[in-house]
Amino acid sequence: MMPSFNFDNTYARLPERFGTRLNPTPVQSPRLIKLNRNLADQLGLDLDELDNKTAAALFSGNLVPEGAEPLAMAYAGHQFGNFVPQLGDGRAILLGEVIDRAGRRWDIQLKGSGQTPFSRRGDGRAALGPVLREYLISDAMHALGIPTTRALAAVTSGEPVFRETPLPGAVLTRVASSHIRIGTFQYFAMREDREAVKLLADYAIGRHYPDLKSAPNPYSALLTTVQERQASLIARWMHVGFIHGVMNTDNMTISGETIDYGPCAFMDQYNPDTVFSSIDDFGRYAFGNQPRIAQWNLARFAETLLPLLHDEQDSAIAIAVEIINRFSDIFDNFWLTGMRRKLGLAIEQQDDKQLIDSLLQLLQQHKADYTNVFRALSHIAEGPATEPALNDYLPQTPDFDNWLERWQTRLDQEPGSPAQRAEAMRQVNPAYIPRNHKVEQALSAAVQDEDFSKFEALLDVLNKPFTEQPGCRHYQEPPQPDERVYQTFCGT
Ligand SMILES: Nc1ncnc2c1ncn2[C@@H]1O[C@H](COP(=O)(O)OP(=O)(O)OP(=O)(O)O)[C@@H](O)[C@H]1O
Repeated sequence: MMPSFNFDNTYARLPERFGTRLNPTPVQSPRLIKLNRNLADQLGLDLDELDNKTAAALFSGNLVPEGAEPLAMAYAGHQFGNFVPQLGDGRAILLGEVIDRAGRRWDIQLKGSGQTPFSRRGDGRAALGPVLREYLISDAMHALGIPTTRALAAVTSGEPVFRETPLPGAVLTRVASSHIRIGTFQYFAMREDREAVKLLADYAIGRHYPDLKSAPNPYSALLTTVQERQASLIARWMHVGFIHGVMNTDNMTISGETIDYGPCAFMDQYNPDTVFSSIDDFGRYAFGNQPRIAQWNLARFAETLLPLLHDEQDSAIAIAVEIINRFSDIFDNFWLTGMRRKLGLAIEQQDDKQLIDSLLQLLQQHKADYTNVFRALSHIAEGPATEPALNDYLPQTPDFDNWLERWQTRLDQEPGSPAQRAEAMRQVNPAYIPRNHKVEQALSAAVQDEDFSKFEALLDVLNKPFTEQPGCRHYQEPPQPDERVYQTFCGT
């Protein structure tokens, strides 16, 4: 018998307008490129019974497992500030929800699995490059400890997809604690379908935040909680230099997981104005704008909940505004806590923020590599000779030397030994991030030469981001001028 998941579908039980039931469109000759075996095992798949052929059929959509109730979810969204009343899964299909070995619930979704009623003019498919990109970066994010949707499998379809040129097609299997987005709420709110908004809010509370059911107003509690999750998420992105690139409201989850790895990238040189996405002409989603945009998106979420917040509109608006206005303080707090950790500061002091800000200013001024500077500092906290090669990434200037002295003086007030402090810093300052030039090199070898060795090697390194690994120094190196990637493209 074919190994399968322990399905328990609840989203499919919602009324029909929440999605359209349909099966994935089969592909010609699916081939398994990558299976996340740890995740598959966690999800309860019997790996001994799962041969590559069956896995390829399962994760391409050619074989719909028993218990699945495939559907394309409806959602809307603000894209670059403009409202689009109907987006929806145009190339994705939710197979259903599975209960894993630990009793937790996960969505299993195929992305690139064929057209749906939400496809508009799209072909419903995905190209291999973006599928591998999402696989790599979401896995790296998970290893960095950042909430994210996960990649379970990547399969090539044996069919070309036509973008500007024909490219190999592929299907990604994505796992998420749910795929409910701010845009899912917007879809119903703009139709003034209050019943659906309430059903969805109750569903989201039951699925993600069951403790809120007993709150005096569960819906304002939902808004507060989603805001907190998102503020924490964005702070974590900022701590590692991640730029999402397309923070539309359809790409913000209610669970607080990172979703949609289209044009995302990690910053090399520190500069808050950094933008990679080829379609972000005005820098709306630049690194430094991410907190502000998250708050803007949360305000759109609040709007959808207004009828549930209070019977009277003015009072509902007052409740929403009061909550959304707290975003900056909540974000700043998460951000500062993480940045303190990055500098080995366990005790809170008034002028820590000033110390951090002046470091960031220096990094920007000297075009220093964000990741390597913090990694170098993590070693220096133990002694300057611990990883001397990394010290080359520190600005060699008197103003930076002054800053180092200030920091050392501040560190002397901390408890614990220098070795303990350094170790704690190494646990939060990665040695390895998915540097864009390395990602592009791995993807082009895979797409152009069917050589997956670079992809595999990069994935391996990124799975242990906080430990220097022998022979892997080159993954730490920022791009040479001729390797630099200036633009990333939406995952299509
Ligand atoms: N090739 C395609 N065929 C059909 N629809 C598409 C295609 N590419 C994107 N879309 C649709 O366009 C909208 C915006 O796409 P976007 O790139 O933000 O999402 P995505 O990467 O497909 O999905 P997700 O947000 O679930 O990761 C979505 O409704 C998506 O389903």
